[in-house]
Amino acid sequence: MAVFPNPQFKKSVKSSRENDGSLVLKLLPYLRRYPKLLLLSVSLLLPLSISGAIQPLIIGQAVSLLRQESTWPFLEQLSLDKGLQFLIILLLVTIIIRLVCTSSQGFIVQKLGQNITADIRDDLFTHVISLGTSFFNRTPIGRLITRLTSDVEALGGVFASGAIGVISDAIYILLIIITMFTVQAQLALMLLSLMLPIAALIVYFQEQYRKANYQSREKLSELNSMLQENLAGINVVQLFRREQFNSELFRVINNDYRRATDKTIFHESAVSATLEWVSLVAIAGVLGLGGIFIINDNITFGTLSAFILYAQRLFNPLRQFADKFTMFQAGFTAIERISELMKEPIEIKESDKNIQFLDSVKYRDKIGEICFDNVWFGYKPDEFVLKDLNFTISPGEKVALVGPTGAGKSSMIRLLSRLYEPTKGRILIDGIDIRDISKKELRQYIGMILQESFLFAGDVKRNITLGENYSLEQVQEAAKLTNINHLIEELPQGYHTQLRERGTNLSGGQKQLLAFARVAIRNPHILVLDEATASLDVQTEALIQEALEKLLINRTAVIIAHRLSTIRDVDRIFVLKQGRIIESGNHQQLLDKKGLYHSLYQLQMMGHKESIGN
Ligand SMILES: Nc1ncnc2c1ncn2[C@@H]1O[C@H](COP(=O)(O)OP(=O)(O)OP(=O)(O)O)[C@@H](O)[C@H]1O
Repeated sequence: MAVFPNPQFKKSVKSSRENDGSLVLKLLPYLRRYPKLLLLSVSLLLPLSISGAIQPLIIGQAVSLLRQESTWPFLEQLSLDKGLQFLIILLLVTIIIRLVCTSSQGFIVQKLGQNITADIRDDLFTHVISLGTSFFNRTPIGRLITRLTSDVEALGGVFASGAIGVISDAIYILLIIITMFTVQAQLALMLLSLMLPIAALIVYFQEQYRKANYQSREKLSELNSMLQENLAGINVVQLFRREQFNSELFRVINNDYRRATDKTIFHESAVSATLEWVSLVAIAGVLGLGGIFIINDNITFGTLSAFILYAQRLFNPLRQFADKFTMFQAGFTAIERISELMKEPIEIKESDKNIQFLDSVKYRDKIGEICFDNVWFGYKPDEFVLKDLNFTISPGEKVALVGPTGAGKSSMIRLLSRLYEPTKGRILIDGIDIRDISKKELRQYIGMILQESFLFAGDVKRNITLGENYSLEQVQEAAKLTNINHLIEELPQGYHTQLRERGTNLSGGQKQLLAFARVAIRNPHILVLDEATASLDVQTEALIQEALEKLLINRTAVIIAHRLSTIRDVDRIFVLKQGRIIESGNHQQLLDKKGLYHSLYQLQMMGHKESIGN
């Protein structure tokens, strides 16, 4: 996975040229996965370049033959007809070789590009979904989507536009230069001296383009983030009539994006324009200098014709490179941005102890014990939201967490399911540090029902199994246990009813019931319920309450509840305030204590009586 190891991306113009090389190196591990395609593609380079480089020579020889100038020795032994015939056939052979090689290479390179792009997309997706909750808290979703889609696509463009083609062009240029020098050194030197400053100019524009392109991609990410935020929160946008205000904000970001993109277009056009006039100047130069050589009888007409073609061909690969230039720079920017994401560390590391936690259940005497041992935790360093928590929940015990808003209840269960790690201290399950248990086994051992349940696009069955191998009977069993079988059977296609993304064709209560079945089928030893019954109506809550009672048998449970009436029967209640447990005991003991729990309970009872009175 760590194919993009800790890259140092310096954005200075000076160092970006070295970066290009190191960026390309990052793709090598992916290229190595397709040795056959790569070998085939590389093996076509030489015939392609050689046949291209000798074409002007053949044409030059034909001109010399017609003008009865000196030619290749073996041509002089043939008659004019035969000599011309031979040269025409040779030219045709080189044309066919180029035709076959170019088309085969185009196909191979595109295929290679698509394979690599898909691999990078896979790796990036796997990496991103393994990142910790804190990463998602600080990274806008739209930004991630840009990286996973258009950045990876831009990278694919590097291959599609012919990364191998550039190597081919480089070999082609080299062969032309060598051939030119063997035929006529002065004309070759003149063409070469024109090429060098042009290459430098291209590199300069390239660096400018790269900087502009990075800016433009950043702006695109911002644009996507805003789009995603507005679509996800469309109800709030419309209910609070933010349409015009948000459109105005969008317009500003959209304008920034347009301006950033304009800069990239400028640099792109500058390269094409420069190459256009330079290749014309080169032909004029060859005609001028070559003309003088002809007058002085230094070269033949054949050589001059060959050099006119060389002048054109020498700048052709450069011109092609300019065409690929946009794609290339966008590709480099994409590698840069993808690497940044790839080097994002996976904060919650997998244990290397390989404890078979689930398999060893039968050998443990305490199944479902939870122990918080001196646990401190803060989202930011030194700002603790949980302070020195020490308690043990016995197997099968039902514990409720209560306390004012922001007291730290949700944070506690996030630590328990290892969405975050304690800053200090440790959490043990059945006596084993949860950092030593694999995330997969831990999350199978602890069933979690959150305030808001997320449903995926797919049918009801799939939303319960979540891609794991459960039969329809097992799904029906879980649905029965959580009292939702009747609700599901009433849906148009029962268990095969398609649910839309985010489950908008189900009510809040129905969504929550599905989440219960999702947990029930996994048969966890510990259940965690975060305000799980908050969104249910009285009738559904009665159904679920009955299901819960069945579900809770022989299982340890940690329940967060704001409505204290729902947790009267639990074994123990922890009262949290500003990250500390300030009271604990059962309902009656806490009422007798006349502390915070008592006041919270009194307040809720008063509210309840008032609402009944009204
Ligand atoms: N992702 C986060 N990043 C930074 N701070 C956070 C984050 N989540 C919660 N907090 C802070 O941590 C503290 C505890 O929050 P937590 O959500 O655990 O409280 P809670 O008791 O569950 O509250 P509620 O009953 O309102 O859900 C709060 O001060 C909150 O502002």
